Amino acid sequence: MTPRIKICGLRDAKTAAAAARLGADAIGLVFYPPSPRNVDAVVARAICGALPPFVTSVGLFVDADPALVRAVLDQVPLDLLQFHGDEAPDYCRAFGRPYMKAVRVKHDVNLLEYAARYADARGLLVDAFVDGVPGGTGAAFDWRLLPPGLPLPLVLSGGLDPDNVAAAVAQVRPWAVDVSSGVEARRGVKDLARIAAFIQAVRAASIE
Ligand SMILES: O=C(O)c1ccccc1N[C@@H]1O[C@H](COP(=O)(O)O)[C@@H](O)[C@H]1O
Repeated sequence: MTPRIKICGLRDAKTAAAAARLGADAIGLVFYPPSPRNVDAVVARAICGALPPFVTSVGLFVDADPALVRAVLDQVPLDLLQFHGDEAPDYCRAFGRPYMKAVRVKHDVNLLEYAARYADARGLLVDAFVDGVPGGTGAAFDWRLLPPGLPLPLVLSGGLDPDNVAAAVAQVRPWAVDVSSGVEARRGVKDLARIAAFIQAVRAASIE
């Protein structure tokens, strides 16, 4: 099985459409003002409008005021929400939309416990823990910390790039992979050649 591929942090419609043409299954839109990849609802709506059918639009939030999430949902046709902060299960459910919960992995994290707490999530996204920064850091973590038998689809992220993603897929066998920094020319600026190389590397990494 080839893992689904999410390219996160798109900031313009042309690049998002190109990423979809290259084979991205999902596009991530960051609604987190401190991020260099932050977009507003107007830009996000234009990006969603440029996507072909069967490409999923994912809205990323970090401990956002619920009013902000609702305002975005009123304006942008998001397919899936990604909660990348310390949001409680009730918060994640409150919007009545499919969501995935991000967990920042360090040695003492209990992912089975997380999967039980967020049992209605569509997936558990695992990212590297970096003190003081919620995500999008380009840092990887030790994939051996991931336990077998997680009951939710696993989305692997954190420091993935065209050079390491094949090894990650072979070792972890995730449902999907998610990348931001690793397909950028510089912070916040996507590089189509790196996106193409990343997608090719995922496809070449076979899973029986
Ligand atoms: O992309 C961001 O700027 C971002 C900001 C705040 C939280 C999460 C963010 N991105 C997500 O972080 C992971 C890992 O990204 P990277 O490939 O290591 O740069 C990924 O899930 C992004 O969706």
